[in-house]
Amino acid sequence: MEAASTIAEVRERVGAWRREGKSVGLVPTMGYLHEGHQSLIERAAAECDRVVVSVFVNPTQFGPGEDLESYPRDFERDLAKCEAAGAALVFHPTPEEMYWPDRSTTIHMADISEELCGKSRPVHFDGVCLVVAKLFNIVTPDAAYFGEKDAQQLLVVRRMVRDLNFPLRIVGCPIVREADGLAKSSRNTYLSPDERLAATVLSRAIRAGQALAESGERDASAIRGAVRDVLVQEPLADVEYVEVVSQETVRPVQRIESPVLCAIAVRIGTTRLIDNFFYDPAA
Ligand SMILES: Nc1ncnc2c1ncn2[C@@H]1O[C@H](COP(=O)(O)OP(=O)(O)OP(=O)(O)O)[C@@H](O)[C@H]1O
Ligand SMILES: CC(C)(CO)[C@@H](O)C(=O)[O-]
Ligand code: BAL
Repeated sequence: MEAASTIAEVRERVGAWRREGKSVGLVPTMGYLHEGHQSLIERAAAECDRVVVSVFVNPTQFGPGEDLESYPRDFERDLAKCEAAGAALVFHPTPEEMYWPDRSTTIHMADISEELCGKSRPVHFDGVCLVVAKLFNIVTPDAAYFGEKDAQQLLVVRRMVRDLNFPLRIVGCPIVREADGLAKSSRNTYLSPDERLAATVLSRAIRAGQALAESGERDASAIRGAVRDVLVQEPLADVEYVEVVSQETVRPVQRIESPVLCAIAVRIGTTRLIDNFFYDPAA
């Protein structure tokens, strides 16, 4: 496995693979890797000849007052995890390598990036689109792998790829969880022992909603209610949203008649956590 910090090195390496006829998979990350990221890398390695993992804490997707500075970083550990999961190249640029100081181009995604997390993080998905579009242009992958844990991000990236005609496949990968159900996340490291225990309420709430949908309930407010009923039992949980939205429009639905996403965002202390399930009534 190799590491590169410049765009030129990545282009050279990928160009050589292309001349050998190899397919290329990309796994974009912000580092501090865990088994969730590793599952994406392993999936990419199973489906592509060469896998590039990007490790970049992207400043443009953080709003004022968010955790850009304190976001956990450990590049040496990340390298070992990438290698173990089957990556061929780790791209670890500086912000200066990724962004010209006088850059003038932005990507604004209307509508679907304004719901759910977009309400409390208004610049977030534009920043994600910008960096992901740049990574697609730098790496030119055949396929890119994203986790369903960041469900709205997955829908936003799919929409951008469709709207801007990026010639690649987007692969969504299932949520990897801790033994007690908590979705693995780099931000779990912010939790104190009490908060870590309290955080299990997210996956319990999601399981309650999912069980109700699977039992045939089609009233979205009943699903939201079942999820909230679990969340309110945890005194440390401060609920930001519980929503059932269309996978197509990301707008709230009243009845579940087409594929939906049930998504929650909850603060445990100062740490903002998310969880979700996808549900297709026809499946
Ligand atoms: N538990 C998980 N299961 C599956 N995929 C995951 C999981 N956690 C993160 N991913 C995916 O890994 C990719 C990189 O995510 P990122 O580096 O932001 O990690 P993270 O743990 O989600 O961090 P954060 O705490 O910022 O949410 C994204 O596509 C994300 O959806
Ligand atoms: C896709 C991504 C790597 C873009 O910075 C980030 O939003 C993440 O880690 O999910
Ligand atoms: N996993 C999404 C990156 C973020 O929350 O900024």
